Amino acid sequence: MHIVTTIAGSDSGGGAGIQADLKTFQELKVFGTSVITALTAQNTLGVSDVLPIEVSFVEKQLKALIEDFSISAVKTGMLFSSEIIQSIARILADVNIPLIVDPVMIAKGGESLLQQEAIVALCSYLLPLATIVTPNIPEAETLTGRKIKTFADIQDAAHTLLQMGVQCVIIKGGHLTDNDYAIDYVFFEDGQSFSMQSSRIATKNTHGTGCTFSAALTAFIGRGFSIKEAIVEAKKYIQLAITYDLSIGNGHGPTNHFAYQKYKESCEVIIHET
Ligand SMILES: Nc1ncnc2c1ncn2[C@@H]1O[C@H](COP(=O)(O)OP(=O)(O)OP(=O)(O)O)[C@@H](O)[C@H]1O
Ligand SMILES: Cc1ncc(COP(=O)(O)O)c(N)n1
Repeated sequence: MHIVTTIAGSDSGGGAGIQADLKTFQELKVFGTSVITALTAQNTLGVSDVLPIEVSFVEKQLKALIEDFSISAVKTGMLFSSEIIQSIARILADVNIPLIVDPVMIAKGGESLLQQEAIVALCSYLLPLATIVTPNIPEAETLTGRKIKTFADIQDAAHTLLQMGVQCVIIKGGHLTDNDYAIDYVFFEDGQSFSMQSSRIATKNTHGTGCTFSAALTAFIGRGFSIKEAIVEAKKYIQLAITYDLSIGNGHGPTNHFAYQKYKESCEVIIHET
């Protein structure tokens, strides 16, 4: 049994954060463990409050897992503060576990999930340890301090992130809504790159898409897939989760974490080597 860990915030609404991660882990047949960084009072209409967990207790959770389990991949989601980032980076620097960093900053409803001053800590302490980082376009803009409008901007941003020490950068195109496709761009430290294209689904039920994608990626890496295979299979997982949405709640509903097991043979993702 492969054991994986998510270090993230709790979403009481169950569509994003720790809850989305554990559901995805379960569906992808890995044993999920968790370190909770913050509680959010949240539903599909938005986040009404955030309660960060004390840094020392975040540390205790992570140390408890590392002491006892042989963890095959770790992901991070909502980390909230620079103090939490520094403390988990200190612990992760001493273990050799593939690390997937989803640089969660702002919820769909616009509420902040990462303090502004924590961005420097994310770039200085966590990204140098990351195997893969998965920013959406606004997150890539914030991490690199540059606007992204063209493919050349995407390439520049990816190279800046690779220079920070990340081994593989996935810039997700979910926010590029002027296109019939949802295209994600992948760049490796050795200069290789490719894009993944799937059809864009017209739905407002996209709460937790980023969390779910990075959790699927973590599960496949934890199971021993190569980085490229894990990325393509995670894209299929999120594509099906968005396609077969559940229409839960009155706002941006969650994705369907069950869909992949039922429909995985039917999902088409087009790869372009670049
Ligand atoms: N409408 C859509 N149809 C198909 N795929 C989509 C759609 N929206 C997002 N995706 C895909 O979902 C994955 C997550 O991308 P997205 O850009 O939504 O992440 P995110 O903004 O970090 O998510 P979150 O809102 O959870 O923070 C990517 O693979 C992206 O291409
Ligand atoms: C605890 C937590 N983590 C991550 C997200 C991002 O998801 P989204 O951008 O879809 O709101 C969230 N809303 N809550």
